[in-house]
Formats: sequence, C-alpha cells, structure tokens
Amino acid sequence: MKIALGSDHCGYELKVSLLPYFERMGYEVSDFGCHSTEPVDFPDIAQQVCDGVRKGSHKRGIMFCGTGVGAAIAANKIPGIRAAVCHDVHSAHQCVEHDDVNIMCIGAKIVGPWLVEDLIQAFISATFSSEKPFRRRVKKLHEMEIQYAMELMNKG
Ligand SMILES: O=C(CO)[C@H](O)[C@H](O)[C@H](O)COP(=O)(O)O
Repeated sequence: MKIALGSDHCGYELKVSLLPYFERMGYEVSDFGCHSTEPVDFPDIAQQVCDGVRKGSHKRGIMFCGTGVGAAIAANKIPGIRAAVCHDVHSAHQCVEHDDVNIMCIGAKIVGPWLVEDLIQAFISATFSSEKPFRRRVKKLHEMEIQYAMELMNKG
C-alpha cells in the first residue's frame, strides 16, 4: 500500500522520525512536504497529500500538524476525502472499518513516539467493512459533497 505523508512545521519532526519505521514495516511512502521546520500553512500541504489519494496514486494519507485538527479540517474540504484526527488506537482502525477514512491526521504535539506507531499500524491494517449500514452512510457523505457543490455552482 502506497501512503502519502504530509506535515506542517509543527508535525515535521515527528513525520521525519517515522521514516525508518515505515521502511522497517515495508510501507512505501511519499512525502508531500513540508521539508523543514520553516513555518508553512497546513492547507497547502493537505492539498498535496489529498490529491495523491483522490487521484489514486496513493491508497491512504497520513498528516501531522500540531494538533491534527487543522490538517483534518483542510483535508475534509477536498471532495473524495474523509479525514479524521486519531489519537487512540480504536479510532485509528474503526475510522477505516466504519467510515472509510482515507486520511488520518495526527497531532504531533499531542501524541508520543510509541503511540504514533500503533496508530499508524492500526490505520494501515484496517479495511472498510462490507456491511450495508457503513456503505450506506459513506454513500450519503458522498451525496452531501455533490449536493453542496451543486448549491455553490447554482449561486454562480
Ligand atoms: O495544529 C495546527 C492546526 O490545528 C497547526 O500545527 C498550526 O501550525 C498551529 O496552529 C501552530 O501554529 P504556529 O504557526 O506554529 O504558531
């Protein structure tokens, strides 16, 4: 599974510290930035990471900012993206199993170096459930995207 990575300046060091972990686990990753601790704006990075996922070159994405919150807000603006802040292992797998989350957002200033590996492992190993209620709900999320996009277009 190819994974798109991204961070802002607050998440940069944690993201980079995880590169040996990804290699050890045999996960193929692309780093869409940022590439230093120079301040950047998380929406710019979220766009890069999410484009990798929605265009299909990467199956899932993982983003790191200070809290994970800004990254998740930005990612959820992008059609086809379902992003969640996950700071516990149960959410990290259930968000995929029930909600087909494709971008996990982590607060680099909130979680520690051991927990983050468990979060990533849970997120990457999980698969979307084939049960009807979960499929129906994700379909509704998709329909909401279309509905609100149409509203905007009709406003001209
Ligand atoms: O946590 C974040 C957004 O939810 C981001 O990491 C921001 O960068 C955070 O707001 C910190 O910003 P600053 O420019 O480093 O003060």
